[in-house]
Parts: sequence; C-alpha cells; structure tokens
Amino acid sequence: MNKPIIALDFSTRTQVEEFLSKFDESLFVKVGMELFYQEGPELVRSIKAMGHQIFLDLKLHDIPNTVESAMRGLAKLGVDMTNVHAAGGMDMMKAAKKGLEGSGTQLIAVTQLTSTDEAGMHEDQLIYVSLEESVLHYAKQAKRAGLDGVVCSVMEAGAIEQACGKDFLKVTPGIRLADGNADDQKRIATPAKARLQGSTHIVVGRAITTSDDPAASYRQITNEWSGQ
Ligand SMILES: O=c1ccn([C@@H]2O[C@H](COP(=O)(O)O)[C@@H](O)[C@H]2O)c(=O)[nH]1
Repeated sequence: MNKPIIALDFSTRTQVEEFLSKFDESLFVKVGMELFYQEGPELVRSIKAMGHQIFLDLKLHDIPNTVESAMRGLAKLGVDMTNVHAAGGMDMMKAAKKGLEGSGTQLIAVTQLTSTDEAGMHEDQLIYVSLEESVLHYAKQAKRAGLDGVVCSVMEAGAIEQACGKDFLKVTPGIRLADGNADDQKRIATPAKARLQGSTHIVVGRAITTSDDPAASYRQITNEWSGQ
C-alpha cells in the first residue's frame, strides 16, 4: 500500500521544516505551485535529501516543445512523480515523457480537477459529456501516450481501473475524513472509500496540514487508507 501523499501547501521553507519536524518517519510529500514558485528546486533537493519521496505537482500545460524542455530540467531533480494536464493533448504528453527519459520519474496527467463538478465542466469548458466520460477519455489518452497514470477523483478510480488496468496509477486528491469540510473541492471521498474504489495513491492536504495534531491526523488517515 502506497503511503498517503501529504500536500505541502506552504509558502516558505521555514513552514515546511517546522511541519516535517513533527514526523519521525520517511513520508511521501507533494510539492505544488505555491511552494515551488517561492522556494524553487533547492527546497525540492533538501526534502529529497531528508529521505522523503516527492510528487512534484506543477501540472505543466504548454506546447510540446516547451513542456519537453521543462521536463528535461525537472528530470534532474530526481523526484518520484510529476505531472501535466491531459488537456494539453497527446503530443504534449508524449513530449513530457520524452523530456523525462532516463530519470525514473513517474509521469501522470490531470484529468478533471477535483474542484470541478459536471455542471462546472459544462459551463466553463463547454465539454458536454458526463464528467466520468471526460475523465475516462483523458485517462485513455494518457495511457496511449505512455504515461504511468492520472490524477482523478475517487469517484472515477474504479472505471479507470477497468479501462486502463490495475497498474495504471489513480492518484486521488479531494480526500476528507467523514466529518471533514469540502472547502473548494467538489469531488471528495474518505480514505476508506478511496481504498475500496481502487485509488493507488491518495493526496491529502488540509486534513493534515491544518490539523491541531498533524502527526495524529496522518496516522488516522493512514490507518483508514490501509484498512486497519
Ligand atoms: O485535481 C486535483 C489536482 C491536484 N490537487 C491538489 O491536491 C491538494 C489537495 O489539497 P486538500 O487540502 O486536501 O484539498 C492540493 O495541493 C491541490 O493542489 C487537487 O486538489 N485536485
């Protein structure tokens, strides 16, 4: 069972170090735009040197040539996983994969953000199919482009497993404990539901980072995720 991925949605190195000091084990953490744009590659290298696994969540979305070059740079960081937006298209996803060649970094694609619901997708993107159909389409495209998996919600994980196989990664944010607040997320689920639906990884931010006792919340989520 993969460790829950903790979203380090902080803006400074000090906040990250203070947060990580509450744990005495090796973690799987996510560095997103907020942190990377302010602290850059240096902090990614430091977190790696502390022995943690890293998902670098920068959601690249640009022309293929630009994404390939950017990925060639990111490949040098030695992170475990990174991503693009599937909406960037097949050529862009293939270019991203090429840029990462030889690095060992897993590449996944964001399908529909977990802050999107079906009505919002219709209204904002003018995509007039069901949300599940759109997510499945992007997942199949990502698989065809040779990617390792996708970011989706727990709700689509089972259908993606059927269409793309058990080994294809289903990385699912929007995780909340049963009494949790959805905040800006639209497609949420508990860690237990994620396990039952076939998520391969869960991404958890605020349920841990804003908790009064982050280490205890992490333990609770890990136990629920692993079925203990
Ligand atoms: O579809 C997506 C893709 C990425 N995220 C990221 O995951 C975390 C979730 O944070 P919570 O506080 O647990 O809601 C956050 O870093 C997002 O950028 C996502 O939520 N949905």
